[in-house]
Amino acid sequence: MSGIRIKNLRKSFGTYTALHGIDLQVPNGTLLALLGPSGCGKSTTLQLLAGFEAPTEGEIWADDVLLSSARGVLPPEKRGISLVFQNYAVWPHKTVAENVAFGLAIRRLPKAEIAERLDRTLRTVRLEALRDRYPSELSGGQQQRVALARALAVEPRILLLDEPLSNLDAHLREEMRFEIRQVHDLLGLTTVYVTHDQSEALVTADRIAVMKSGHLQQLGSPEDIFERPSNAFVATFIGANNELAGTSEGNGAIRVGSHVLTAPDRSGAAHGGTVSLCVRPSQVRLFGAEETGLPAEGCNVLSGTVQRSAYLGEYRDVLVDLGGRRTLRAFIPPAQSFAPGSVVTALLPIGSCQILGPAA
Ligand SMILES: Nc1ncnc2c1ncn2[C@@H]1O[C@H](COP(=O)(O)OP(=O)(O)OP(=O)(O)O)[C@@H](O)[C@H]1O
Repeated sequence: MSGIRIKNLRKSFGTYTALHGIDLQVPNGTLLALLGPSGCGKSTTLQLLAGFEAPTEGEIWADDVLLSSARGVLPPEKRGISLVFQNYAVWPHKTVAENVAFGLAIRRLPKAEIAERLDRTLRTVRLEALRDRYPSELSGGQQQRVALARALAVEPRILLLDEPLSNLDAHLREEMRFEIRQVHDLLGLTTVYVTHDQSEALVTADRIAVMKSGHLQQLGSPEDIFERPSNAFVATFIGANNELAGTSEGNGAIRVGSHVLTAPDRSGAAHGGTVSLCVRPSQVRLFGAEETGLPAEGCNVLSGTVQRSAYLGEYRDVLVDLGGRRTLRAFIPPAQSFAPGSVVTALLPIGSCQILGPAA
């Protein structure tokens, strides 16, 4: 079980604090995605894990080995860690096989073992057929597979991936997410994967740590993070979300402008506290204002004017102006259509709504 344990990790650069005391655990064999917007401290956390930076406070453990603390840092080469960057960093003058075998050769492993590990690793990332090519003869995705193979060949205890797919085009990125997950399923390496792309985190990770401004917001499975976000920031960062800001009325009620809406309250806020009602656009249903007999039971009911509507094939993305500078997004069936300016009634099923507090 053990794996990586990060305890109260703080990192300051001069007067600026990039990490404010992070506590995290990555059990052996799991893939943790560190997810958050630019500047939230993902790369800093990875640099500390790799041993390129020393923490200002706190500790990093791998099983029972103390890797980093403010008192000292185990050098990167002694950590059993491999790192893959977004810019591949493969050697252009070496073939695929030479790139992958390089780390094994400098460890002075016997020739037969190098050959065996090389074959096995190239098979894992499906590069056997390209072993004699040079990087300039490979696509971006293939080059990134070389970088991954090079990291895997040395059989690290921990694999760190820093935005490994950012340089690839959207289609390839989507494909590579599944490949990374497959390689992880095959090898079961303890992995930390830094990304700002929520879909990448959802597809690849066993656990996701969502960060903002150097604070950990939530640690959980992809389902936990999506379905039970700990606050409105997490809800809005993962997947499309409506966030209607208001104040708590207590007992599962929130005042949003002149409306009092109800929803399961997960904010922990006191009466009068700042909270938001969050609901996914896919859960919102829209009806023409003239329609009667609406299935409104168990729903919050709001009305507004359609501001814009976009046809996206599988659904329509409709933005409704609720007045008071509030808007509501609804993903509705493509057969349903409202022209801009139409007055509509929106039904928000109470069970799909959540009252959440602000970011930590
Ligand atoms: N060496 C440094 N000196 C000063 N400030 C730094 C240093 N490294 C990082 N920072 C600051 O710490 C904060 C966190 O940076 P970090 O690179 O960890 O963010 P990130 O979440 O990885 O962002 P991105 O996705 O843009 O790479 C940023 O505000 C950054 O400017």
